[in-house]
Amino acid sequence: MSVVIDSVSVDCPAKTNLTLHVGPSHAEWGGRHELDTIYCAVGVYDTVTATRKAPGTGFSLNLEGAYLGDLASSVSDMRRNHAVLALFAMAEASGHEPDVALNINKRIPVSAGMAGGSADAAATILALNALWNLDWPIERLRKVASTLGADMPFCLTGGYARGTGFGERIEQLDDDGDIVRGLKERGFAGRLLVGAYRAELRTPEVYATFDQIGAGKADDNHLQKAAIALHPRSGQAIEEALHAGARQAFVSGSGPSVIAFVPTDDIAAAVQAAWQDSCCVDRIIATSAPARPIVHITA
Ligand SMILES: C[C@](O)(CO)[C@H](O)COP(=O)(O)OP(=O)(O)OC[C@H]1O[C@@H](n2ccc(N)nc2=O)[C@H](O)[C@@H]1O
Ligand SMILES: Nc1ncnc2c1ncn2[C@@H]1O[C@H](COP(=O)(O)OP(=O)(O)OP(=O)(O)O)[C@@H](O)[C@H]1O
Repeated sequence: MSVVIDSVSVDCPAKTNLTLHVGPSHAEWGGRHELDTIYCAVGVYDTVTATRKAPGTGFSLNLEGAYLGDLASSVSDMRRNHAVLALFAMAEASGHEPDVALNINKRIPVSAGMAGGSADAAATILALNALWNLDWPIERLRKVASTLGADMPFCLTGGYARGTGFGERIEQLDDDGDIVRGLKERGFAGRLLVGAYRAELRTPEVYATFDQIGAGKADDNHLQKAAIALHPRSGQAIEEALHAGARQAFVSGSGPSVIAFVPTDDIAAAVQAAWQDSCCVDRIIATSAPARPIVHITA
């Protein structure tokens, strides 16, 4: 006899791409491009709480957080929120009614290249897997997630992973395996600063610009040149960070956010000062990588 759970909270981390190699787009993938990417979850978390509601009362959605971007005015199209899309997809897949109250406490910058929407969808999937006592394995949850968006399957597990296909085929990477060890030796681990912006970039527009201008010669992120063309301040933030001693500095996914890995207190302080003095970012978030989702059974 399973215990009746009334409420589950999930802290789900944002994602960045340590490498993002972009190939041709495929009509059968809805125009999405072939990718070969190393995903890495970073310690900026959204918290989604799913609470059981009376049968037949339908879903509800509440958003909180100081930086909701275009989401703040999205009350009208709540049904398009990625967390709500995930609720309906899980209800369909499991035969449950979507009588659930969703509360999202947003800390991940919106439309920032950090998969904030995908993180909220993944958090909802993980929360419902517990709330409805489904106890499905990750592969089954990934199948549901991949119908909703390219980044969502990765967001279910976090850590480091290689993504192929349009990003939905995930090969989880061992933290002490050869690939991750190599990444750590190149400085892609530990303490980092996120340079965040009020401005938002639409992912389809960044890919379309990539189709026109291609990738920068030495860029590990093939979307970086396009993101900087659309949002030049991101390029300035990368230059300032590298000049101030950052081990790595790059546009996160489709941008505009910039990630700078800063291994020591001195380097972190120097990058923070350089970004503040040059006003090339609007907000700085200090955190670390890798990170993983945390599920809390709250009632
Ligand atoms: C830029 C990345 O964040 C890197 O991880 C992802 O590729 C984007 O993932 P996402 O935001 O979940 O993207 P989706 O919601 O699946 O698709 C949004 C739009 O981004 C473009 N898109 C996305 C993924 C992909 N492999 N190729 C694309 O061209 C397409 O125009 C697509 O219609
Ligand atoms: N829960 C949500 N959180 C953030 N954005 C959402 C959410 N639901 C729907 N959206 C919509 O999705 C769009 C993309 O949001 P998101 O924050 O995932 O962008 P992103 O971080 O740039 O994505 P990616 O890194 O995958 O390119 C936003 O413009 C927003 O309107």
